[in-house]
Amino acid sequence: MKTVFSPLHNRRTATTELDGGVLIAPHEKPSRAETILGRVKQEQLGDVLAPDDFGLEPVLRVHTPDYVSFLQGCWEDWEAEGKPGEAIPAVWPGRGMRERLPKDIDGRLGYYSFAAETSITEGTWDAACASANVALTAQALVANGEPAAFALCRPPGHHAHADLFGGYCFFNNAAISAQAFRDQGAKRVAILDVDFHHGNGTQAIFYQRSDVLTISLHGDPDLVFPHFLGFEDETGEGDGNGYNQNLVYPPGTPFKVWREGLETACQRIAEYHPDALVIALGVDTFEDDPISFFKLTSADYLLMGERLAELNLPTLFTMEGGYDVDAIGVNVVNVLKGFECGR
Ligand SMILES: NCCCNCCCCCS
Ligand SMILES: [Mg+2]
Ligand SMILES: [Zn+2]
Repeated sequence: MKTVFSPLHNRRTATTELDGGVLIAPHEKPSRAETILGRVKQEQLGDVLAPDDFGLEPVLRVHTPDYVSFLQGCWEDWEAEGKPGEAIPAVWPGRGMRERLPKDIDGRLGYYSFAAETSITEGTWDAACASANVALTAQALVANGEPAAFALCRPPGHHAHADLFGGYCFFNNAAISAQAFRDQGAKRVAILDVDFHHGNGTQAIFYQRSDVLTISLHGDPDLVFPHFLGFEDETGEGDGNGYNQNLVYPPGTPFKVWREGLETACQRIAEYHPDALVIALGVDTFEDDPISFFKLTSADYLLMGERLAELNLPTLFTMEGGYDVDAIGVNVVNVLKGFECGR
């Protein structure tokens, strides 16, 4: 399986993450991607390619122009205000307030985000663009006949809405890729989010559409991020009714239980007969992940990959979460190796 990777992920070097009332070193750090890349090479998964530059057009098929230009100028606007730290949103249009775009950078940060743990810094824009290009390059490989490809994206994307950043995400790489499949002629695309957290951005982007089926397995939002979306009664709306599915699990969920959800998702995908499958691949389902509460083991990821291969669909993997850096390489490549064995 080919991997697409860009060293420009290293432009994403935030030094702060608001957590527990203090600014900690971010969980979403450069060593995540470097460790995965090292394991891809060690396991000889396949060629590692640099991304092509697709520009902003494919990004703008999913994200709004005002959001994209906000992200592009945010750090410069923040610096121009002489702020001492990293750009962190701290005020939002709460209930009963107005959802209009303010002029001030603090107001715009709140308008275009849904969470405060994700700081924007110099280089964030470059890294987010490179991450989208990594996804689009891997998507093109699959669209042009590769049975599967791995987009080693960093920063991740599945929490990003059309005009919201948060959860360490800026551009929704999985959504951008699914839209690219559609724009290149795919009639139906399925996105399966196996990250520990609900793919709230991906759900929201396609929520009223039936041409992209979105399914996510995740920790109960009543207990974990993103808290305000991802419940099982969210099934889509309008034309999209019936084309979104959330499978929610409690603390301590082992693979034995989690795989039942995977089976449900795979059966739904098979019935949908998509032309392409995008897997939003987070491995924060791991038993030792520092911010999550499932109990999957490294060996379980081989079985996960095998089951996904049985769908026998052109498949794009976009890297999402996973924060136990010591285990992330093994766990990610185990999914991909399991997939290769299962094909
Ligand atoms: N105390 C941990 C809070 C984490 N909040 C953001 C989580 C984003 C996961 C991305 S896959
Ligand atoms: Mg998920
Ligand atoms: Zn996650």
